Amino acid sequence: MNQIERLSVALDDRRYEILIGEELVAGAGRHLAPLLGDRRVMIVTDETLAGLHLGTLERALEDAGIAAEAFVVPAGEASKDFATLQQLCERLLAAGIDRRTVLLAFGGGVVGDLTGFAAAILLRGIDFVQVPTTLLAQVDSSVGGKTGIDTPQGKNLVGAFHQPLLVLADTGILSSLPRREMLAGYAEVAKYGLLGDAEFFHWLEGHGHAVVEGEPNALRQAVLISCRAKAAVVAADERETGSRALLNLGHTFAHALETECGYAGELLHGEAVAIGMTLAFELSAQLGLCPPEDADRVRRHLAAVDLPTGFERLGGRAWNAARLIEHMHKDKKASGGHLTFVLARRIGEAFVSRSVEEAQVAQLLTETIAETAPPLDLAGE
Ligand SMILES: NC(=O)c1ccc[n+]([C@@H]2O[C@H](COP(=O)([O-])OP(=O)(O)OC[C@H]3O[C@@H](n4cnc5c(N)ncnc54)[C@H](O)[C@@H]3O)[C@@H](O)[C@H]2O)c1
Ligand SMILES: O=C(O)C(=O)C[C@@H](O)[C@H](O)[C@H](O)COP(=O)(O)O
Ligand SMILES: [Zn+2]
Repeated sequence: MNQIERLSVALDDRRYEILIGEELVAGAGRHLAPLLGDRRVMIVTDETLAGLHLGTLERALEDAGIAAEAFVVPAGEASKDFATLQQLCERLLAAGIDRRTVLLAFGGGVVGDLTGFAAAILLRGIDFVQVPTTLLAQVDSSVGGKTGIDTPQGKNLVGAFHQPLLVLADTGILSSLPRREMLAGYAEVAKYGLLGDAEFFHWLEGHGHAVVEGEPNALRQAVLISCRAKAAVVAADERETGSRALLNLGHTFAHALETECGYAGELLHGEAVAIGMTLAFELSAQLGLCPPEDADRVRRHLAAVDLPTGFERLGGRAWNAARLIEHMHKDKKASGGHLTFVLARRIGEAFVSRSVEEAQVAQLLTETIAETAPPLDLAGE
């Protein structure tokens, strides 16, 4: 099916479109030419995309008369760092970009966050376009303008809000995405149901496997509903002064886990979010805020599609609740010594809380580590 869905992200002072369809990379020139005119395009992508799909994008731009050059960074979370940002900025400056140059992020959330941040700071801000190629990037990171990099102190601690000119989400390109990455993106899809749309979560309980298998109709529906939800939240609170923080469901736990793992690929962001959302519902249930059956339902569904819900797959290190809580204190949303959590009253009704007792979090983490983390094999030490 070649139908294109169009959504709009309406901000206070401007709006941009999200296009969702199956052949948008091959047809990128048609959508970009009217927007960009004769502006020069610098494609930023990673090594995997360069090997698989960059040629298709380059031909599409060339056919539309758009002058483009490509800049390739290593694939994976480790590229969302100062060193890669510096190299990218220096290469783009050496290539002679000016304020009319447009960056085009062609890749997953890593390329999108990195390119968006480079666009935010180069020449004090130039335009960029998002062409997301992972499920996670199509349903989440390409929309909303959060850009940035990780630091050893924590996830996304250096960054800027910088909105793209356009998002082109080609669901067809997901056919080459490895299953593990598809699942990681699915965690952020499920997040929209869990935070504000119980009906969508119910739909996912029936169609989640089809989404993860890449069945075209299920996938399109999941991307569409997710982008619609994200666009609405961002339009209501672009700079996260209030309700946008709901998009952080599971992320206080997730970011602490990712920081502890060192962004090395052992734990993907979406996998961390799946564990984090399970813990956020469990915490809500333990605090008497949410029915325990809802917390069980969340865990069951995430496990049923094969996402992690505890520390089972995170062997080889001595997990420590206090250390994870230390990481949480460095999160952007912690303030005045208080941790921030997105909790739930039920599936589809999340809220932001700054009043969770640290001891309660420590107890939940300690129990979960004891119950699910593989024992440390000390034999080889
Ligand atoms: N800015 C935001 O609002 C926001 C939202 C959610 C997540 N994020 C960030 O996004 C990042 C994670 O993004 P991600 O999950 O897309 O990871 P990613 O960008 O590392 O991509 C995952 C892997 O898939 C490969 N890949 C990408 N597209 C492919 C395709 N079509 N076929 C085959 N392989 C392909 C990549 O090369 C990479 O190895 C994290 O850093 C996270 O913090 C940001
Ligand atoms: O867009 C948002 O807002 C989100 O919180 C989306 C999250 O899925 C994403 O991981 C985001 O990068 C987290 O933001 P942060 O501000 O907590 O770093
Ligand atoms: Zn996320």
